[in-house]
Amino acid sequence: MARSTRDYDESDVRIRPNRRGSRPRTKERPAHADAVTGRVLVVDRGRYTALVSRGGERRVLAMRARELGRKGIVVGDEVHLVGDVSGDDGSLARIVRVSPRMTVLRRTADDTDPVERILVANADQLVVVTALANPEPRPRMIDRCLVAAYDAGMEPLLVLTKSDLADAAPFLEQYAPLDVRYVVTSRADGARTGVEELRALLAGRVSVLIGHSGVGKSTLVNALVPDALRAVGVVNDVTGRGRHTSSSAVALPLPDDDGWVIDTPGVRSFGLAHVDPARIISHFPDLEPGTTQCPRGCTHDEEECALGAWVDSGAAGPAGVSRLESLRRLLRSRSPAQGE
Ligand SMILES: Nc1nc2c(ncn2[C@@H]2O[C@H](COP(=O)(O)OP(=O)(O)OP(=O)(O)O)[C@@H](O)[C@H]2O)c(=O)[nH]1
Ligand SMILES: [Zn+2]
Repeated sequence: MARSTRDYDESDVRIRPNRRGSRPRTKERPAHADAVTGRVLVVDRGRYTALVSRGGERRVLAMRARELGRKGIVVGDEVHLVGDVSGDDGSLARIVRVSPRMTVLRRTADDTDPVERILVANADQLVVVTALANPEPRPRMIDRCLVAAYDAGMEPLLVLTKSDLADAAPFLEQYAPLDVRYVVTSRADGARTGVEELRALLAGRVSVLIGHSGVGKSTLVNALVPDALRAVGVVNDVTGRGRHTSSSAVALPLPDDDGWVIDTPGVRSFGLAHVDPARIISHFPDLEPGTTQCPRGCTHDEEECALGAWVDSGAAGPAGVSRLESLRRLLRSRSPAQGE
């Protein structure tokens, strides 16, 4: 089914995801001449930690200024700060403005949850971390993350960990028709492979890392950002609240100013309640060509749908059947009939 710009606007009344580089127009507010800009690293119970570069790189703790109204502030936001922006112990700045966002990664708790939250702003890459074994890969979770990434205007990257335990080839075959970029990592006898390749793909970008518990995401983050633990620790020294235990995202600058990784502890997948079901098929580019024989207005989850026969003919390759199953599961979980 063709994408409709009208549907798009209606389903997305708050903030529209933008392709990289195209900033949304917003009404300019009066500028604070003395404001400095910073990047939000952590959001913790009404307090924000921003990395400020001007006048020496430092972490500045801030609260929101009243003039922001109800505007949310999330990890990855570029904010304008006034007041005490020294970053000294006990200092507290005020955030007076949030810059227009280039992208937003949204999350609903599940597919029926009407409350969507913006998880991260301004990221351009979604890194889906999956172990090849222990735990087993979960193709449906991966499909779901791919839909969320495309929908947010972010580029997906698959990271397949623990290739010392299982061969990556059979898994990769499933995703070959999608042409998604990937990196394979391993650890054997203390030696790691793939981390430098991954680092190259993260260079200069803002990448959100997502993955189930146990897939080796923390291991990767620690290899990429050697002082990751300390970085989060410093933030908490500032808030005086001890360990950072919340499940919110944390932005970590990569060494040498070469981009950012945003870790999302406790976030395993995305509810897709904000994604219009009619748009989901467009995120399955391997299946979309098979819809030309569908009746008009086909939901792709009905008897007349042409996709079943098309996939059975082998037109979508060996992964076609499981991909169609994945598509239909996503559609079903999103259909209004099941929505309540
Ligand atoms: N064999 C093997 N084990 C690995 C590899 N990477 C990580 N592990 C192990 O997998 C386990 C989970 O790794 P973590 O980095 O803690 O995984 P995580 O995804 O951060 O999981 P949580 O901390 O629960 O969120 C640990 O015992 C790691 O030592 C790998 O490449 N190969
Ligand atoms: Zn159809």
